[in-house]
Formats: sequence, C-alpha cells, structure tokens
Amino acid sequence: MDDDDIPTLIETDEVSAAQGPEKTVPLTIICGFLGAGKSTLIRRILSEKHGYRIAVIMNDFGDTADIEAKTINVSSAEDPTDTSEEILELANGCLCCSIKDTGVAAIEKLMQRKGAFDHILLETTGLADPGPIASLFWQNEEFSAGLGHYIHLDGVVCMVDAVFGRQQLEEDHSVDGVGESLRQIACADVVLLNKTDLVSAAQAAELEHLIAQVNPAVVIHRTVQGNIDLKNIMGIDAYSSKSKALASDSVGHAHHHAGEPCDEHCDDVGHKHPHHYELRGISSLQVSVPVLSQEAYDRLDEWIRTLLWEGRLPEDSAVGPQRVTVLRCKGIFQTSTGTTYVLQGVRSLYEISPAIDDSDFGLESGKLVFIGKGLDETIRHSLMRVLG
Ligand SMILES: Nc1nc2c(ncn2[C@@H]2O[C@H](COP(=O)(O)OP(=O)(O)OP(=O)(O)O)[C@@H](O)[C@H]2O)c(=O)[nH]1
Repeated sequence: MDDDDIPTLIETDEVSAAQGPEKTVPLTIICGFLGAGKSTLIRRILSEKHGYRIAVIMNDFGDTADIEAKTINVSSAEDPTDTSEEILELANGCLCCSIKDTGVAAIEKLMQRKGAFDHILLETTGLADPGPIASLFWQNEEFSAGLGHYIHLDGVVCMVDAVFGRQQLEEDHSVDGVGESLRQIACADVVLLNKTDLVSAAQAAELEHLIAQVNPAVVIHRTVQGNIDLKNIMGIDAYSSKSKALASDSVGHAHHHAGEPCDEHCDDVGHKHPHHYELRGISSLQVSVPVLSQEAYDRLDEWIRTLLWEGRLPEDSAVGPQRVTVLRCKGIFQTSTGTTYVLQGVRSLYEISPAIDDSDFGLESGKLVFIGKGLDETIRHSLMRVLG
C-alpha cells in the first residue's frame, strides 16, 4: 500500500480481536496470622527498588506513614471532599490504596488508573478468612461480568509466625471450632514462614510439617522480615488452567526448605505419600488419578459437584446433614482422549477446564487434592470408586 492510499477502516471490535484479549492484571491476596509480618512484607514491597509497579490495597495506612510518598491524592475526582478512598503514589513506582469499603470497591477505584501498575496485592486483616475474599475474584457471575475483564486471581499467600504459628493453629478456633489461622493455611497457595531468625531449624521444620499436613498443595518458603524474592509470591498462576502450576511439586507435599533435608517426620523421599492428618476437623485428601474414560470423567464431575455444592457424596441421601465442607481443591488428570484437565476450586466454586499448556504433564502425574472439613476415609473410598 502507498503512503497516499486511504487506509481501510476496521471496526474497533476487529482491532481488539486481532490484538487478542486484553491482558488482565494479576491479584494476590496476602493473609496471615496476627503479627506474623504482613505489614513488614508490604512495607518492603512499597519501599524497595524491585522494578515492579505494584498496587497494594491495605486496611489502613497506619504502618506505612513512614514511607516516602511522592503524592498523596484524595482520589475521588468527582467529589474532592470525599476522602473515603486514598491512594499513595510511592517513590518506587508502587501505589498504595486503603480499604474503607470492600476490596472490590477499592479495586474498581484503582482500575481507573489502569496502566499505572501491573500487579495488585490485597492485604487482609489478621483475622480474615481468605476463602470468601478469593471467591469474590474468581468464577462468579458478578466478577466475570465486571472486574473479571480487568483482573484475575493469581494466588493466596499466607504469612505464618514461626514462633507462635503452632500455638495459633492449635488454640484459635473462633468459627465453628475451626480457627481462622487454619482456614488461612487451608486456602493458601504459598506460605511464608516468617521470623525464622527466632526459631531453630528443627522448630521451623516441625511447623512446616504441620502446615503441609493441613495443606499438602501449599509451597512453603522460610523468610526473615518478609524478605522474599517477589517472583515466589507474584505471577504464581495458582488459579489458572496451566498444568505447569499443578503437574509438578506444587500439588503434593511441596515444601521448600532452602536445600535442607526433610524433617524426621517425613519418611518419603519422593514426597508422594498420601497424608491423612486432621487438625480440629480440617484435613486434606490427596489421591492419584489414572487416565479417565469419558464415563469416569462424568462420574468425577458429578462427584465433585455433589461434594462441593451439597456437602455430601452422590451415594448419600440428598436430605441428610451436610458432612463435608471443601475449602480448596486442585487437581490435574488426563482422559483417554488425550486431553489434560485442570481442576480448580474454592469452597463451592469450581471449574474443570482443559490445561492451557499440557506439555509438562506425564501420564503418571494425575492427582486431586481436597482440603476441608469432614474429609474422612469414606470420602476417599467413594472417590476411588468413582475413579475406577
Ligand atoms: N525477629 C523478627 N521480627 C519480625 C520479623 N518480621 C516481622 N517482625 C516484627 O514482628 C512484629 C509484627 O510485624 P507486622 O509486620 O506488624 O505484622 P502484621 O502481620 O502486619 O500484624 P497485624 O497487622 O497486627 O496482623 C513487628 O514488630 C515486626 O518488626 C522477622 O522475620 N523476625
């Protein structure tokens, strides 16, 4: 085409179709025990030079008042007297936003500055259960029709106090006998075992073991003063259909102890052993999955649906009491057609979708993990029957 030729105009829809879907901003939920070091981690992120433009949404600015802010905006352009949302723009390019309302409202506000950041960290209070918060940003109609066009849930990171973590897990039982600290671990994709400068290596290993018993799918990193390479907590894609995130160690007893051997409780070098461990009713169920026929796939889908939606097994009476509560599930398996599927679930929400990248997946690697309440041996046997 000559420079003088009139270019053919194309519809904007065609332009965006040609450019592919708009890239969504990843959102990571940071939860953690009271005093575990969440603010310390966030203060680092907001003040260090790391090259990422991160928007951090936190409960209040109290602890970050000492961070040098380039500008302090009262962010409501329409009503300058409205101070209900504040956004701090920090020297290292990050944004810091306080939550006075719900996380969703704060994020909608932030999205007006789209382009100014490339990752969102949402800090919850020490007493928050991250499950309901995660489900706000994943697989629900309201989210898909609105914010889901702009952001996607990347993962849940839980900070655990290496000194008091065990005590907190064992003592805290604020909601129906199951403490928030247990729910936080059950729902986490990554645990930062912080304050490891204050405990011995053996004590840290013991707590890691306890955490991995509650949640065998979690990846654990030891930290001091929240010092962690950000690639371990951002861009982890824990809710995606990428098989890479599930096929490897990340499902099944994955704990990273910086080159140190596993502790004396763990007698399986390959880290493939099924655990059945229960802490105040919360336990995990982990099974290997063979290549599934179409019938077995359909049975499995029905089994998961009945378990997650109705809290019972398909063979139970439909009117009985709910016997199971699933807080988180993940899995990967293959069907006889050669398709690799990924299961992702938070509470009653779940999806089974074809893996985006199944090149790393081996036939030996099929597995399912459920974390929740009431996952006893009868549930395991029922699942084994379904899998054939
Ligand atoms: N020794 C030691 N102290 C730490 C470490 N990380 C944080 N602290 C201290 O622990 C205390 C609590 O840390 P915060 O970062 O305020 O914890 P938090 O999780 O934000 O606390 P809440 O918001 O109350 O839940 C502070 O005095 C920190 O300086 C660590 O790795 N080692």
